[in-house]
Amino acid sequence: MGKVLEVIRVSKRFLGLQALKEVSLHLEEGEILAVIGPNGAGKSTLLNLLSGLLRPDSGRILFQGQDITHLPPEARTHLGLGRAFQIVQPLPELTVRENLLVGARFGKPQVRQKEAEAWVEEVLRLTGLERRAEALAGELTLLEDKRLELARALATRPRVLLLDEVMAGLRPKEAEEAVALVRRIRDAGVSILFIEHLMPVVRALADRVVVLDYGEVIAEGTYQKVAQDQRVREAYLGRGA
Ligand SMILES: Nc1ncnc2c1ncn2[C@@H]1O[C@H](COP(=O)(O)OP(=O)(O)OP(=O)(O)O)[C@@H](O)[C@H]1O
Repeated sequence: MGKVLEVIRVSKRFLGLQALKEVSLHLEEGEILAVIGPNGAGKSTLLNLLSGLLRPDSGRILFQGQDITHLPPEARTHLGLGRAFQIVQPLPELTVRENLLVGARFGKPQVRQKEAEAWVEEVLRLTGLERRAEALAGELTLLEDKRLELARALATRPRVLLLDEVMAGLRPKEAEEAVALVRRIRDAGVSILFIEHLMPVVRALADRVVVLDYGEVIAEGTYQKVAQDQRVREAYLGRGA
């Protein structure tokens, strides 16, 4: 196992506000890593820096050993760094299959149509969307929407997948299904970094947890370890998040 993604002393300031301060963390090959923290801790900022929507003021981001700190989002997707969003963003007038094909072509433009189509069929199977392949994306249930968002990210053939609170809004039973799906994605060879507010999901899914507070890493380890950490408890209790 090696480090597939590495954040080295990354800082980001918005006007007067230090959103991230010298944050260092890494994702191991084959790992599911949760980044948690109270509201405003800097989780979304971190994800936006990783996917290229924002640039850090200082520090570096390495993907499979390559410095990607200044690469735009598309270039990161092409390298194999995928992202799924909390707000699902499919093209509603296209079918599920067509949406995935768009993702597959975008993720790896050099791949031939036939190969992209075959990969899409595999993604449909993996995400349990086979029977909904012909449905319009705009007609899906919330859980199917979430599946499609994960499937669209997978269609780009990522080595690493960034998940932005993808369980938000799901009922507990649905969240369980989504947890099982994320595990299957990891088992298919994708390393995963996710941010999440729902602690049962973090407990069920994460091999390791990094806790941010006021833009700094305050704890890191297994869920059990960080859940007992005094600084973590105070950070959550202090702001009632
Ligand atoms: N574009 C921006 N301009 C100014 N301030 C910002 C911007 N984006 C984030 N911030 C601020 O940076 C801090 C970190 O925000 P961020 O959204 O990364 O936290 P978070 O941990 O994702 O919070 P939440 O759990 O509420 O989504 C917050 O104080 C937020 O108000």
